[in-house]
Amino acid sequence: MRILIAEDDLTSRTLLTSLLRKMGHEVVETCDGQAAWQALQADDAPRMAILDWMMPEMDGIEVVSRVRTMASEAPLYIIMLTCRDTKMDMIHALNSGADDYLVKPFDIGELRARINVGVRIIQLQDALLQSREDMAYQASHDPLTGLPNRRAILAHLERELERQARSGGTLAIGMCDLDCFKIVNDTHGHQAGDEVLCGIAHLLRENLRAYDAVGRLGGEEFLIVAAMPAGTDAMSLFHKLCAQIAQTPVVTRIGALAITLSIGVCIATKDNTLDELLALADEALYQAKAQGRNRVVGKTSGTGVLDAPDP
Ligand SMILES: Nc1nc2c(ncn2[C@@H]2O[C@H](COP(=O)(O)OP(=O)(O)OP(=O)(O)O)[C@@H](O)[C@H]2O)c(=O)[nH]1
Repeated sequence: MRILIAEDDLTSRTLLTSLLRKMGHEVVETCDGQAAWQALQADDAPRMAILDWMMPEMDGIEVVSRVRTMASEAPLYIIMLTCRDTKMDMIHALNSGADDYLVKPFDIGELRARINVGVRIIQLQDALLQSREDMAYQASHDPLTGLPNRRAILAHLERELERQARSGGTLAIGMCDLDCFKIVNDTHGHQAGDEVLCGIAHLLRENLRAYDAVGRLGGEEFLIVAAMPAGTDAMSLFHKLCAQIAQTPVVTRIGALAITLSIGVCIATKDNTLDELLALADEALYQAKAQGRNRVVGKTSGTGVLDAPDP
């Protein structure tokens, strides 16, 4: 672990550095409070600091107080190591934000034990942060395909609608539904069906631009949210995508399967709500299925059909 030592006395600093290195830690040495404060603001700042109280430029209490005003996902563990030995001093340091307090001259065994306590607490914090990240990922991603799940893609759409209302541009959504997917499941089994869903998710992601979003709405239905400059021909994006999917067999354990999908497209106008957009895209998708599948139908508010159905 990277540990900062802020200590102006050379003898103490050398002793501490050697002790920490023997314990297997990487040491960042500073000899005044200002340098310590700077080191603690760096991107790769140490996770633990052993701070002297009385130092040139800035004292240890000031460093602690400043550190505690910084917003940080992974808070610094601070041990105050000082000659000031009254209970009032200790209370003041802890109240200022130090996690631990040790009086000089220190016992090496005790300092080692206290550093180990800090390491355990930091590891616990890291584990908690990791599990929070894992939970956030699970709450927003579909476990089968790894795409954003229904909640996440709809939240993205909501944000894009707000952005479009502020800054204009064209916002298109494409509701994609695999054609006759039940037959895949019934003929080749559910596992092959799952592989098809993963393969299609991959193809959709691969054939879209990095700034287009795609998520799994549920079952064999996916939603694409594409924001583009005003005047862009949004429909051509979906026509290309539909053709690309139809031309690219999906590899599964039982061999490569030709899969097609139908897409209902809706171009958002300024006043559309999210529910209206989804309803329009759903209507367009229904028409694409009714017209024979493997095609794109686009709709705007009212009766507008965006372009002629695919041949
Ligand atoms: N393997 C697999 N199948 C799923 C999953 N979710 C939904 N399905 C299947 O998707 C199929 C959807 O069937 P339908 O709604 O009849 O639609 P379809 O056969 O694609 O027909 P059209 O949409 O009319 O072209 C059903 O067999 C569901 O069981 C999944 O996570 N994995």
